[in-house]
Amino acid sequence: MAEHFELPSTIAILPSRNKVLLPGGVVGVRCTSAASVQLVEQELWQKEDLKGLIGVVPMHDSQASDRPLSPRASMLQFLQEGKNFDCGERKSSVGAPPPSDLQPPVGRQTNETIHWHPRGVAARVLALQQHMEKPTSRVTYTVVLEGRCRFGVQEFNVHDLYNTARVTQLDSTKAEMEQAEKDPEVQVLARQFKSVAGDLISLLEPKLKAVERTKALLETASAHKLADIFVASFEGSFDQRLAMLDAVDLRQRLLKATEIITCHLQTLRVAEKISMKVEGHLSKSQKDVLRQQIRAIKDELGDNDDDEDDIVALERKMQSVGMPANVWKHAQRELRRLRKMQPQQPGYGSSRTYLELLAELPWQISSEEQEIDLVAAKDRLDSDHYGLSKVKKRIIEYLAVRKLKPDARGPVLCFVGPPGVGKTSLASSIAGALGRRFIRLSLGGVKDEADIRGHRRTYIGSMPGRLIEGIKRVGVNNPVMLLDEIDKTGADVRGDPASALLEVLDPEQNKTFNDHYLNVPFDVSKVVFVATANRVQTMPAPLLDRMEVIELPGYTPEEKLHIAMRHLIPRVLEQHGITNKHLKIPEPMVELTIQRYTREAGVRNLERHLAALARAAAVKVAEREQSMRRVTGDMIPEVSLMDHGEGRGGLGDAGGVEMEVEAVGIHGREVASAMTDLEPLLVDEAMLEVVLGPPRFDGKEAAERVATPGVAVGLVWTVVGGEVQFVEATAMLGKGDIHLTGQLGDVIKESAQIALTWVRARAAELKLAVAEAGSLLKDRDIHIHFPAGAVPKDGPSAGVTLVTALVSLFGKRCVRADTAMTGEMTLRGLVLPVGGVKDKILAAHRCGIQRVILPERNRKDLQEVPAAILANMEILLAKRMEDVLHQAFEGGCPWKPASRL
Ligand SMILES: Nc1ncnc2c1ncn2[C@@H]1O[C@H](COP(=O)(O)OP(=O)(O)OP(=O)(O)O)[C@@H](O)[C@H]1O
Repeated sequence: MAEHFELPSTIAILPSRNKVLLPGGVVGVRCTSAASVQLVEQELWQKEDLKGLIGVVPMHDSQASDRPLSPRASMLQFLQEGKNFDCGERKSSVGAPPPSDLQPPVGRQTNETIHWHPRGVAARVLALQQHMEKPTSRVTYTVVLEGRCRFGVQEFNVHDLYNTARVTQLDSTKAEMEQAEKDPEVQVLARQFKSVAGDLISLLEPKLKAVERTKALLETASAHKLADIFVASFEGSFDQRLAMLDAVDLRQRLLKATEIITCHLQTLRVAEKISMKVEGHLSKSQKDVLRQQIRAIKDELGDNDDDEDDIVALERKMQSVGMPANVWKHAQRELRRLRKMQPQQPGYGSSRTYLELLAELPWQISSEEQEIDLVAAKDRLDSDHYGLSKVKKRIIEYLAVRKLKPDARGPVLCFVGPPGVGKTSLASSIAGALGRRFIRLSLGGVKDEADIRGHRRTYIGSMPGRLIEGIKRVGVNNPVMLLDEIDKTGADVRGDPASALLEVLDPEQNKTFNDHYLNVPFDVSKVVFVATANRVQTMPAPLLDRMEVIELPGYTPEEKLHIAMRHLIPRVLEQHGITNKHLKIPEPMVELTIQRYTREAGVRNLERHLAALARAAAVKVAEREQSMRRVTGDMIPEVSLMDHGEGRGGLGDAGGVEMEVEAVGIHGREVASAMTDLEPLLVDEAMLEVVLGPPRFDGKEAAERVATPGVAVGLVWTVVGGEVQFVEATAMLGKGDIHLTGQLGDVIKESAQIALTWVRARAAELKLAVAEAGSLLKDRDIHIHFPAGAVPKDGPSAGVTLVTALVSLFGKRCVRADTAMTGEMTLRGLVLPVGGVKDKILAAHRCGIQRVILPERNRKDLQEVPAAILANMEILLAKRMEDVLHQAFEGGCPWKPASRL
């Protein structure tokens, strides 16, 4: 460029309108105007070597607007192929006024204000091509110019149609430049420039063809050259390029170039970002296309279940349930995983089921709690349940506290009692009174902690625990949840369910209950927990500690009668689709059912028997309706025939009369029976026997059982409440061993040992069959059996019964059939208190036993027994075994009598 260059003092000028050619830049110019064509022909075309020089001077009009090309496009265009611009002299532009310090070219005046720039660039012709326009045969040229060096215009002259100018070279020589580049400031500026230029090349690298060449240029070329080349490469704004043209000083030039390139770099980066976004959108839309294609293929195959749509629906559902932020984050992660999987892939199903659970859980849904109306709650409890006044009172107290302090962390109520006494239905009444939904979790037989807390998702077939499953089912996060049979959970190798329950019931911990399957905390603090149990003895102490035990004892026969008449019969009739117009069960028949067919503490079996009666009645009613239909159904054709064959439509007034006459004549018997069947079915003893079978309990059992020596009537307590048990003892030749049968626990076995020792030690004193007394001690094996072998039995309360059975055996005297007993025995013959006294007395009463022998120290327990029952029974209190024996035998025993109550 400038360094090898001799600039003539006068040079032909090609105006470039609103464009600037810089040294190092290459442009293609289309010369179409007469002036430029003449310039080319006179200055270039005739020269043989095509090495002609012309000056390119920018000129701009006042409306010139900067219209830069995309920087990347312009750079690429330049670096790879150079670029074209039309010298584009509009007619008006030729002869535009020069800048103020120059004389304007003469001869061509227009109204437009056109300014010549006082500086230009001398350009060498690289290529020249002639064109012939059709049909005018006008000659035009395209000339490719390379900018070489800056010049300043001293004076414009007119040479025929085009201009020439007197010029002076502005760019320094090579030597001067080399000298200038040694300046430290220039060196810093040059480094800065090369650095941004390097950044620019790296950014463009993927698109740049001759990247290596450009990089090499950056390494080798001097900074001042590069500055021009780089700026020339961009279609920057006119002003920017003009400023670059004016930057004659090296420092200025480097500064200007750095500024322009930095500006381009930023623009490129923004453009890059935008294009990446656009590409992102594109790929999204491509995905949509793919999805549509898959859908079309599925449709074609008849496989229409659209998983993607399902997942979208699932996501929408998850968004709508209002999960806490941390759970939502977790769910989104899982959803992303699911999206990446194929439906056939292992793990897809489980991942989906998991997400469905998250979407179905009531994170925010609660039943709207109504203002608790204590009067209404009491009415409801009374209308649902007969008796149980103490229990109802406690429930009302509980509700009153909740009314005053809805978020009160009251104790968990635990109803304890035998089956069928109304524990579950009381809990559901509480839910009704609170206006909340009710859900029952049956915990009977739960031995695995995972049953409560769920399995971790790493297990195949893992599921959430019962608690979370229950909450999902009920659909609200504040139900009344009944933990049924909480005493039947038991620990084993699979963990302790009670410990999980502890967490559930602890108000401090249950805000963040952690189900292993769910793996995110769920707040169960709004749930009202109520528990039921048959007995508290088997419950772990910490669990019991969190609950308030409310005992529901068994019912007396009178209470059962009331419950049956008021609650069970109406409910049972309704359940079977009949009314009391169809079936009447009189009170005496209910009493008989209670006495002869049930021996339970609650009313479940009674309800079952009443249901059997209702079923029998339902069959009758259904048959009757059918027979009525048959009768009337037969009548209609008869009438139709009588109606001169005109069909049913002809049934007029006359038809009605004839029908009646004819029907009675033919089907008189059916009509008559249908009329009598309209009376309600009345249950009587015969019907009881037909429907329920022969009586199961006739009150003679005890008498029959104790008819031989060696049998005693005991009272025991099992999970179903008190029970009457017969203890049978027998002796045979042997070595003095004791055999026990009948599903016995360790404590009851010990009691048998104690009993035998006690009897052996007092054989003589008791005046037992003396002839056998010796062998009793030496060569007799004793076998004691507790009938109902399938029922597990344990506890100390059979002690006195065992002694009585042995004494009966060896004394050869039968015990009284009307007397049952209970009590723990010591070796000294003391009778110790036992539990469940009330239930035991109720059981004795149910079984027709009139006398009960109890340990003296159980006296206080008698307060719980209904007075009506005590009035009908003889209760004997014993301190010592001798007292028991004295009362147990027919005609008494020779020992001190027990004190009478
Ligand atoms: N006092 C009562 N008044 C009216 N109905 C009663 C009464 N007690 C029990 N029942 C009825 O007896 C049936 C059995 O009661 P429920 O199922 O509540 O017994 P439960 O004590 O929960 O038994 P389980 O321990 O076996 O679960 C229910 O239909 C209930 O309505």
